[in-house]
Amino acid sequence: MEDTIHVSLAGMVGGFKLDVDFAIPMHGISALFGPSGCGKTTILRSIAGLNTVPGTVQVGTDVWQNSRFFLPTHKRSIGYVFQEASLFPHLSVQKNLLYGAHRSKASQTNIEFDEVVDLLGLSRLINRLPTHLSGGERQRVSLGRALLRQPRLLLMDEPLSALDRMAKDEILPYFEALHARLKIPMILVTHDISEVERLADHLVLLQNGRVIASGRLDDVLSAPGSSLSARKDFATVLAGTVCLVENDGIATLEVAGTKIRTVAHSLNVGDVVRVRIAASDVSITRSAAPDTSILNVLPSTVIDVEDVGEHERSIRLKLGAGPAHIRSRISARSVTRLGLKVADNVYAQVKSVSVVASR
Ligand SMILES: Nc1ncnc2c1ncn2[C@@H]1O[C@H](COP(=O)(O)OP(=O)(O)OP(=O)(O)O)[C@@H](O)[C@H]1O
Repeated sequence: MEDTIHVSLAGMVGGFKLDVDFAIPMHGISALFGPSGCGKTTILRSIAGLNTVPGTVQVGTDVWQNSRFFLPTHKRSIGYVFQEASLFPHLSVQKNLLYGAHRSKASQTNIEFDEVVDLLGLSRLINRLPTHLSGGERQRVSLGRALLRQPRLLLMDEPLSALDRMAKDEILPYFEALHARLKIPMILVTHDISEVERLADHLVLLQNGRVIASGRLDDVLSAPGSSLSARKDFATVLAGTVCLVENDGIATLEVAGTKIRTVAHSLNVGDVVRVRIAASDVSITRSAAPDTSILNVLPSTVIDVEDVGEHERSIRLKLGAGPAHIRSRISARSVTRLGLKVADNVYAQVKSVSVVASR
């Protein structure tokens, strides 16, 4: 219990029925993901004590609510980042940041002002007013202000959804830096799967006010029948380490005992990376073609074959002897033609591997 945040809530919010029970780690980023209206914000607000849904909220050994007790919002040690940054327009970036810091009491996480400014790249903006900041910059200040309250838990409700693609791409590395450097657990509400792939360690998958899966990101992504595998944009995300960068710009990554190659860009040996392999970029062969342009032809075993629509199949493959799984989305005709069945030894041809995060 000391290492987890336990949320078990059952009740009505207006006409909406929430019934969830999940535990997430006391470190890293946990994403609440699911379609619009599935209850993500309701859960976040309930963790904050802004909704009074009956049940338990326990952060490590601290009980925030149970059947006999309800800690009011102002006594829950949280930082809350909303979709739109709500900064004080008449205060500079520095004063906005310090406003949060002044209100914190005993420092449990001990996040320093200079560290926040550095991690979020705010030094050049420190004397500006919020009206002179871009949307992404305002959101970085909101994040900094939330962190300087020294919260036990950081709650983020679609913090990137008001930003355009370019602003998102600019801000994501800051989230990654926070994630790498700070110990504080963060819960991220999002309906953007690419944010989940890039940032989350733990994933809670929601539908109609219920949890349909909760666990480590790679476990939930590779689980059969999770509803994610049916998505056309489904991708597996795996952690790896760069073990070789060659002169022609190809990096070799060690991913759960399997060597995967990709174009290096700015990778260096020793970098810890997160790679994304889209199911639609993985094809299957019975024998390893010697004359292919594809860099990754990986010996694999068929674990299961799932129907994803009338004419398409999602094949779960175990890579080599290691524990990692990837998925291949191919036509039902190809499955028939190859006679694919569970436990077959095949080759996964991975056309494209993208590095989505590097730490
Ligand atoms: N105070 C309330 N009164 C009535 N209904 C509510 C209230 N709060 C939330 N709901 C309803 O509960 C359901 C879940 O809402 P919630 O905002 O938690 O979903 P969400 O998954 O965060 O959605 P989105 O991704 O669109 O933000 C919705 O149908 C919403 O209309």
